[in-house]
Amino acid sequence: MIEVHVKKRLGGFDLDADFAAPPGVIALFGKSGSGKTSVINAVAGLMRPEAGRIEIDGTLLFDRTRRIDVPVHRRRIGYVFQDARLFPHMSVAKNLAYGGSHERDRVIEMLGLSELLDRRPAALSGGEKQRVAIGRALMSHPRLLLMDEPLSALDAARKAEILPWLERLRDEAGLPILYVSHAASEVARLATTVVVMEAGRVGRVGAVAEVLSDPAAVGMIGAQEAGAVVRARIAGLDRIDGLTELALSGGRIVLPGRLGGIGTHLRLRISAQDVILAREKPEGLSALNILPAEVTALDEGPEGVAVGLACGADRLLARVTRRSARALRLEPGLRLWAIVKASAVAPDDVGGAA
Ligand SMILES: Nc1ncnc2c1ncn2[C@@H]1O[C@H](COP(=O)(O)OP(=O)(O)OP(=O)(O)O)[C@@H](O)[C@H]1O
Repeated sequence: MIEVHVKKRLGGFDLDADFAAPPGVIALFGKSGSGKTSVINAVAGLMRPEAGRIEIDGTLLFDRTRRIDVPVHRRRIGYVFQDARLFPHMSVAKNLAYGGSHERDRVIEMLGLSELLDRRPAALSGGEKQRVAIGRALMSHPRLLLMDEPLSALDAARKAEILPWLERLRDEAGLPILYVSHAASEVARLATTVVVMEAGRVGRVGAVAEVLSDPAAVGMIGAQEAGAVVRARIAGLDRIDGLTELALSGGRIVLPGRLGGIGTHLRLRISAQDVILAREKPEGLSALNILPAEVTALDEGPEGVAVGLACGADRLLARVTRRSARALRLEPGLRLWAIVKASAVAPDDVGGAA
């Protein structure tokens, strides 16, 4: 368990963040300037809070009232920055050894680094550099990994390449990861817990599927970025048309592309903008993805109405204009049909299941 409470005045900005989260990837998510980096700097010991308490898996790193403030080098925290910050004159093997040698072979295997060991950083792609930086941090035997927008310097292709490695890290490394991001798709794919920061405070904290499907969180996340996360199992493959059929708890949907083998469990982000609502079951529609759903909650914001939906055991999120909300007479408890645009799910929105 990680417990963080940090209070500090930074110029005109008041940081007062308080959250607790179980192990896994804890995504610190929020708009630019909401205080994400300040929180992780406090956890790393790079910034001293005026008040608060930081505890990781039973170890107290900071407690103002008890005058505990473990120095940076004793905190055992691995830090991965936006840019990998490798030593350019050293081979990958030497860069890794600089971190330490904790579980060296396992880390090399887990991050697929064995082919890279003799290379210098200049001969690595951006994604490979980040894998080495993560490996170096892990070999220092940290109790927590801090990752501050580790993908933001990478282009889309490199991001897609490294995301499965990060999923593996989450599922196999067995240490908590505090992951700063302002990209909803990354958070949806990787996070176990989401902490939404808003103006220096924690606006919302909870399990990823719960927070990302909450209409009340749309204002903090941003209307364009909002979207729910569902779990799905590959139920069928149409090799001729290149389609994958996915079983969700509330029905089946078909997506373009080969997303894996039959039986594979996936985590899928469905953007709120890509869900259309209908009171009657649509007929003769080109979209194949029509799911029965029930309205659970509504949240009206300046850009329209966010609609929370229960679809089997999963939660979906839709965004409609105020006019549509009136025309559909949306209210909690209403049963309707959610149509998911089949072509809309981006490859980056499909990830491993944990
Ligand atoms: N040392 C400081 N002195 C004064 N103001 C500061 C200091 N550090 C941070 N701030 C201010 O605190 C606010 C939060 O900054 P922070 O970098 O934590 O946000 P962030 O959510 O990580 O933003 P971004 O996504 O842009 O990196 C900003 O308004 C910033 O200008």
